[in-house]
Amino acid sequence: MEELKKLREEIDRIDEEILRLLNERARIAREIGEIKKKKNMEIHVPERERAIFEKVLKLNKEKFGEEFPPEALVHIYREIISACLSLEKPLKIAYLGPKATFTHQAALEFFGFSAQYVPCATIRDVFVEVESERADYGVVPVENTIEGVVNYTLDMFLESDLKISGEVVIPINLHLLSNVENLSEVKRVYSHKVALGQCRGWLEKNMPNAQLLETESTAKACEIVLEEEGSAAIASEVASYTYHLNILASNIQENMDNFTRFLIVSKREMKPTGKDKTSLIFAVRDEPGALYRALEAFYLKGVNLTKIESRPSRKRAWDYVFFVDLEGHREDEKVKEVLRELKSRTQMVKILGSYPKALLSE
Ligand SMILES: C=C(O[C@@H]1C=C(C(=O)O)C=C[C@H]1O)C(=O)O
Repeated sequence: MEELKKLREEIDRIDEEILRLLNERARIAREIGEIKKKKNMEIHVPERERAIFEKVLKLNKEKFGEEFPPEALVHIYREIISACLSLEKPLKIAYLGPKATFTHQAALEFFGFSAQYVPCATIRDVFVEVESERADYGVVPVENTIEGVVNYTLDMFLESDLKISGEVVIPINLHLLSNVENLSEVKRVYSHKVALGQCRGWLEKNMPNAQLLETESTAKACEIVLEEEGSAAIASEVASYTYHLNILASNIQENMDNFTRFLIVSKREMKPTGKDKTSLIFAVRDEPGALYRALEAFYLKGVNLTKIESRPSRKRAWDYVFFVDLEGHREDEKVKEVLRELKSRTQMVKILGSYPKALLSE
């Protein structure tokens, strides 16, 4: 027992040192905040935050052998930085709500708990909150590994001038939540259409007679279920305790390897970090070879595409635009050359933004 006592005393000493350093860091962050305010500089410096994440992850691996898990280190530094930034000026973040949606979870992962969060009823409302400058950033879902892209989000980029400033990917585990105790009591199931789609197989097998109804978000489905007897929602575990609902069935999605990617939108252009992506939209003439010639521009310059989606242009019937994600920042020489070449081979090119790849995604 003496050995245990000595080791716990060592942990107590380390915890006190951590506390001393955290308070020292907070004091310095406030001081930096005052300098930035005097010089009328941006308080939030995403590229500096990203550099800190990369540095601590590198140090943790190369100097300390990842004795401390890197995923946990990201969460800890996210909260340290979120708290220090809030001492200078709290960020306002609009997200597809209500509270406890997967988008809310993604926003917390990206900005930490010390930011101020504004739940929005629709994806369009998120864009409006940021465009009106009532929020500094917005968080919206853009694609899921089972159901594919969220068309609403892609279409918003056709009309909005907001930039993509970041991305975050979170695992999606879907549960059947209700205020009833038994599956047999459930007559209606509510959820976002992407979530309903991801659970199609389980629903057909276990609840073939239930009525399926689409809602704006998984958490919105929980709000409805709270008021409606004999109904259930497909949502996250966080939603089950946020809305005090029973979990009637866990992990009902088709595939356990289920992730959703979320985009961070703002009015700000992100600076290069060396681990960036660029998203853009382009349109081609409706003629043979037009799409081939456009895509050839990427091939000729050796720039890798990580996604391509076609969407109606919403200008003319059967007229399509193409959403593309590529490796690199718009200020990289190779990407600059591709953009020049692409503009000479297309009718329109709209750059949606260059931004750091999701942390730990490589
Ligand atoms: C402390 C600063 O302000 C903010 C907080 C940071 C931090 O906690 O490390 C880093 C960048 C800024 O978003 C800074 O600009 O260096």
